[in-house]
Amino acid sequence: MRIDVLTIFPEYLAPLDLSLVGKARTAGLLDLRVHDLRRWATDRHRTVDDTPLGGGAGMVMRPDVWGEALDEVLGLGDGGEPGRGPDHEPDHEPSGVELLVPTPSGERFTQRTAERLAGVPRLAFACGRYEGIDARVAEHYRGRGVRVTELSLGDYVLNGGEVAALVVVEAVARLLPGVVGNPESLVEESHGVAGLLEYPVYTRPPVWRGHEAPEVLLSGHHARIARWRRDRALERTVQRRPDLAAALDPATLDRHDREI
Ligand SMILES: NC(=S)c1ccno1
Repeated sequence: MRIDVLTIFPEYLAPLDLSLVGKARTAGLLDLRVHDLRRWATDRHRTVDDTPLGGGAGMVMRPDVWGEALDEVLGLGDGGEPGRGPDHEPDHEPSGVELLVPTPSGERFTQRTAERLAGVPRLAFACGRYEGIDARVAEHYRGRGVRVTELSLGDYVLNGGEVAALVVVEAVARLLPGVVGNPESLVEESHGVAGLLEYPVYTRPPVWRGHEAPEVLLSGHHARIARWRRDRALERTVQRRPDLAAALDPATLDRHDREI
């Protein structure tokens, strides 16, 4: 998989050199490239923003700078000809890339989204700052046949898209074959197959500062342990995420029970 990240703060993405994602890059499982958007700015101050049309506070990121940057990074032809409005035919089939734009006004990013994105050959992140990116940028690339997904991590506002890009890259990269040492560990995670939150986990010592680990986990009885874990996961889901509990598919739950 190739991932490109366009940002005015490339150093924000430095954590992607570390840990699992860093190892995946070194192993050639992930080709991740970070680009400084100011490279495509045209004036000596390398300006990337301007005042909002219609007035209002803050600044908006300029479409011309984003257009030059995305044309180059996405490997698309010159999309700048006059009259190439949203109704023209895409100039060619983009190379299987999906453009992701982190924004509080985007669709909710979930584990299902991460699973879908892990199957996309190329991702590109447009990390906005200020009040956001001129809306015509997303419109323009949709018109050129690029899938553009505006994503939100949650109902809160960050200062820019970089932190969200870090989160999405990690959530997606860890699903790529070979990145996580034991693929089994991906199965019983929160928001996994049955849509349940993960059960509580324990390790040695069996008693720690007077707190005993659940006895069943020391029993060696795998069926009982599996049942205990499932029950705790269901309990947690109902207590902490009634929204997820309400959406649980009884058939999946039954199947899960039968497999225990
Ligand atoms: N909630 C998200 S993803 C966001 C991006 C920028 N600000 O908030």
